[in-house]
Amino acid sequence: MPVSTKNRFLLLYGSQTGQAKAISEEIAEKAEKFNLIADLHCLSQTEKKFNIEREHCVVIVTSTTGDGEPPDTAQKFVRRLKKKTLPSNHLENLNYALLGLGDSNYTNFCNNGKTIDRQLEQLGAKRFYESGWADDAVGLEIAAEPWMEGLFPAIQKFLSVDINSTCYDSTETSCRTNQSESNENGCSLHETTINQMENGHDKGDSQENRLESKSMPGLHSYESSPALLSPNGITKPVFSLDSNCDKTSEVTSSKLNSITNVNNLSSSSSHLGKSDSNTGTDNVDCNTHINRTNSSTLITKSKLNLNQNELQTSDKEGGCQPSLTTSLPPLSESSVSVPVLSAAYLKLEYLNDETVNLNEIPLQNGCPMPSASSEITMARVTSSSVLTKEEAVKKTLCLRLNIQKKMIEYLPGDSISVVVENDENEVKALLKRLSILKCVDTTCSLTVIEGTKKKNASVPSHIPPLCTLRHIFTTCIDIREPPKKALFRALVEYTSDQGQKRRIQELCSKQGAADYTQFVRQPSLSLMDILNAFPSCIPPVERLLEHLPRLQPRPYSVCSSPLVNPGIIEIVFNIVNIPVGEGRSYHRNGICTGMLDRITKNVQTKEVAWEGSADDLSNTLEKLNINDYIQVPIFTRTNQHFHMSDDLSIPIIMVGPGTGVAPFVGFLRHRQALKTDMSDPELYGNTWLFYGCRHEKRDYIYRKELEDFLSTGILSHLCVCFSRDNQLQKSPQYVQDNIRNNSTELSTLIMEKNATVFVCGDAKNMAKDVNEAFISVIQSYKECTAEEAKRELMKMRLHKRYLEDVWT
Ligand SMILES: Cc1cc2nc3c(=O)[nH]c(=O)nc-3n(C[C@H](O)[C@H](O)[C@H](O)COP(=O)(O)O)c2cc1C
Repeated sequence: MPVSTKNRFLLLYGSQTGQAKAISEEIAEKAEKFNLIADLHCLSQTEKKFNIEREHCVVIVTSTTGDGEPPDTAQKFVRRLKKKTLPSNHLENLNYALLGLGDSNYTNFCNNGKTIDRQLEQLGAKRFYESGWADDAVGLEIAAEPWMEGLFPAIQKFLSVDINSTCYDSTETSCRTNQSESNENGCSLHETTINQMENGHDKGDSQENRLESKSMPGLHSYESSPALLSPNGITKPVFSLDSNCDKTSEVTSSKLNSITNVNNLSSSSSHLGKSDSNTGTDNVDCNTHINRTNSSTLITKSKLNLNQNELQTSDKEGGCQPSLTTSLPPLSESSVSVPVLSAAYLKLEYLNDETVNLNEIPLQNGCPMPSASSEITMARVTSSSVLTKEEAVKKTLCLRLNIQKKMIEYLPGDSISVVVENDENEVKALLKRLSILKCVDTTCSLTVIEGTKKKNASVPSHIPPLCTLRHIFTTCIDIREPPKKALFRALVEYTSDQGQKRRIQELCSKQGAADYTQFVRQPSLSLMDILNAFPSCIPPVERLLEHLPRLQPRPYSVCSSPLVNPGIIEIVFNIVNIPVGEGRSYHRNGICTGMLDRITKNVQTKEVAWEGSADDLSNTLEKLNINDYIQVPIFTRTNQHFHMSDDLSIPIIMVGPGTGVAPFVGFLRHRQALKTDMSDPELYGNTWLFYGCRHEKRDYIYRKELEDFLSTGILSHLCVCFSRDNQLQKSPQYVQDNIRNNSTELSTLIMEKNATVFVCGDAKNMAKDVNEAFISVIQSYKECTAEEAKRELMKMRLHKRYLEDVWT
């Protein structure tokens, strides 16, 4: 049945690293099955491809980046909505639904989505479906899936699409039903159950649709219909969309609570953070204890196909796997509803006679890098120094990169992004596991399958259409990111063992949501871990390329000053170490920190060779001229806000434990170079630094330099604490303790001298605790309630006097 334009809605996304875009594409694809047409655009296309003033029904999916800011692509759209001259009925004809993506580890959770939501409302637009807030800290899907499930009936209702004539694409699903029928059965329209297929209802051979039913009768029931109508006419999603786990879906709440209490590992997909964290793998705090379930395992050894020489595994830790591969009794005895298999769309061909010069292919096929404000530059490593002692829990590395004659400009406090590559051994092991090791260096071409059912299908723009599989797997795609449910769904098709197949089905099913979170997302399992756990699963490589996300660059705070070391950028980071265990079947380091450690291994100066001052670095490897070939692709980033004022009389309070001290080393070097008269408080305001590490003798980085700053007056106060040295003593353990201990002086600086507070480091615990500490500092000064103090701090944030540069 042709779909009339009455069924059209505008679908907009604002995305920095691709997740909001992927969710929008999923909405667009699913919309067809509901007899709806999504007109999909990026928010950057405002006034070019769409004009919101002329629209009647709009769905917006948008993330938040930076410190509560819109993605680069959404900036113009947000600016337009915020124009002060717009009348309050400007968008009175507009009706909308909005899904905000964010990460609750950030203070301004989903701030951009919330801003757009508020602005639309203030301009007279009306919600036809309640806004949803998806939290990357616990898994976007926990809120995004139920929100999406309710979205389509809400649009149908709003557009008065005849739901009784809802028509599925006949060739794709051969499925014709009507809303009332499906609601009686309590089933989602776009899912079907495994039991039904196993009973022989649909054993169709089409790879794309094997699990889809020819007809819908007999579907196993869900607990509720997809969306409910609220008294005010706004359709409400079935599940609470609050980011708080205890308010999330009733169905999964008990498991979720235990998961989130158990550890704070996750944030997997999203978070770039300052060290690799986009994979999520670098976020794994290896010291965190994870509860294991007691259920027995179906497959106890999941390291089956790893070549021990290629990847380091540990019998001790890896021998006992958690129950990723075990069907939990209630699930295996009941039916589970798996999502529709997305249409295959990539075709891979090996061109044995053709050669391709990989050196000529631009990085990631020349596809623009997210958050880039400059071209990619190859920066030469001039030194690589280990700042920590051997016994330190984490190894900290300081890299100096030569950017002379390059188009790179920066200010202290800025971050640069590093373009990363996957570990060649990990790539090799994966390609071997996929049984394609022999052809990894053969030229191959990727094209779109003719007649694919995938809407707007194209070869991902970050993958060169003509190259080699090794090139793609090493430089273009993320092989660490925990596979998404859609990929699990695809893997079902290529798993021969029935028990394993069933478990994979469970993991992508609605009923298996908590298991997915616990066994895949929390321990940050990679595709390789999954394939090791399910040995009978052998997917074709082109199906994987349809699902694996783009390899994202990683941002790092610069700790140099262009005034002190023109032409040099210095960054400092911990090498993230991720042990075997909890389903992780091989040892790994963070993708980027591991890469930087690996490529500089042979030239790293011993810890004793460098005590911390910039001058000590005269022993650079540049002199030895042995590392000309070590180059790191970097670029500068947009949205930089973590800057000191030019007015040095404004006091600054810097809080940066661990490698969070990086930007402050840059600040202090910069201030020193400005050669201001520090004895005159009219010219040079107080400078406080709150620093902390585990052990004074093992990981106090930049110690000498910081103490020098203190003795010369560049730094007026240096407050240091050691969290593991002081456990038995009463001295302050964390930066927030020191902040509270200096409450009187700090509050005077903040309330009377207009001081700016800078916080850099871990968002999950530190930034929140520091925020609380400053609230109590303000409260004690003003003798007010905590609520009032909070508002005061909010005001400081608004006026850019409380700035955060944090990562999860
Ligand atoms: C550098 C960076 C900064 C972020 N800042 C925020 C923030 O201030 N508030 C928030 O709720 N989420 C924040 N996030 C989380 C993202 O919004 C979240 O991971 C989202 O899923 C990303 O979607 P996208 O890939 O479409 O951009 C940040 C993520 C990154 C990488």
